[in-house]
Amino acid sequence: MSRCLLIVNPTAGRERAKYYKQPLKDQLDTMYDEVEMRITNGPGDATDWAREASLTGYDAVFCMGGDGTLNETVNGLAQAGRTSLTFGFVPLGTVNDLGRALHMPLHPEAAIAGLKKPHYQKVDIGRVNDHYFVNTIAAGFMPEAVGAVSIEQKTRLGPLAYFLTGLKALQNHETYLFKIESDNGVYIYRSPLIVLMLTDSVGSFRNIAPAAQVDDGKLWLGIFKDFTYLDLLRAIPEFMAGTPLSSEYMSLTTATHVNITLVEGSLTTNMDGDQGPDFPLDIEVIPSFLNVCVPSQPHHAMNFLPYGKPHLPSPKKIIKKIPHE
Ligand SMILES: Nc1ncnc2c1ncn2[C@@H]1O[C@H](COP(=O)(O)OP(=O)(O)OP(=O)(O)O)[C@@H](O)[C@H]1O
Repeated sequence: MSRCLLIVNPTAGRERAKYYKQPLKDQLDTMYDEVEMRITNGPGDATDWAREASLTGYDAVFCMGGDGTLNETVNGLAQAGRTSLTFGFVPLGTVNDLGRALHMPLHPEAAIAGLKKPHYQKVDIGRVNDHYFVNTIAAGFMPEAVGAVSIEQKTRLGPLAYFLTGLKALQNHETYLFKIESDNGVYIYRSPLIVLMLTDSVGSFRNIAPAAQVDDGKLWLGIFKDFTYLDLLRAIPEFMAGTPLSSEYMSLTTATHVNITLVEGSLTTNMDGDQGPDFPLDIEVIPSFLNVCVPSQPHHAMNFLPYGKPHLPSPKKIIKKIPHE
């Protein structure tokens, strides 16, 4: 008998789970013999429940929520350490980087419909100190600034809220001294921003590590060079057009294990969109840890739009009536 746990964050993505949780449960009921749906009460539930499900032999764990819920669920699975189960998610949040990297339909209705014909994709995760991440670890002026983006700004502007806040922060950005030890050697860098990536979508942008693959077994390390505000204004039109970020602005290398120390000052980190662990950071890739159930209908989301281009299946099949959002 196959068993699936569905974890739902009722607060994620402007509390939209109430419209989509039952349609997702109905779809999962067609795929597994027994589906248990649990609604989180606060931080930590998704991690505890995912770990418990993995340790007690569930065949699949799905979650519905934003990048925070996804990160918490994957942390539970990684703590359990079992790779022989299926993981799936329906994105509800603002950015949804893993969904973008997997070319999933980002509208929840389309993502649920796509589960009728899923395929299965191995996906690397990363470990940073005693946490796990699925997409990014970043440190520098930008994570500090985006940490201050309010829920109201996210609701109104979607990923654009992060972009505009980051742009504003660029005006008076600082640089930081990092010691980076990796498979490539030991180096000291002065940089305003370092980003470690597992996928080709970072804050919804696809041009920072465009060659990154979800299952390439690599950490992509981007070290931004110091730049003037004018340099940046010159680069923005090309960047917005999707041109890969030039080496004039950032050096990009790959590694499997990286150790980063902040040589002076203090700085917080950002992990998958939320506050991450403190320095020093010991980071390694865990290749192909997740076996992700990916909905059909490959979809190429556009930056800034919460769901990318509308891409809806025939709605009457799955959800009869959804209140106007
Ligand atoms: N019942 C709950 N009440 C309040 N917070 C909750 C509840 N359940 C889970 N959480 C917390 O909500 C936080 C935010 O969730 P998540 O990131 O998934 O949504 P989001 O902020 O809308 O998405 P995004 O950050 O992508 O915009 C998570 O850190 C999670 O721990």
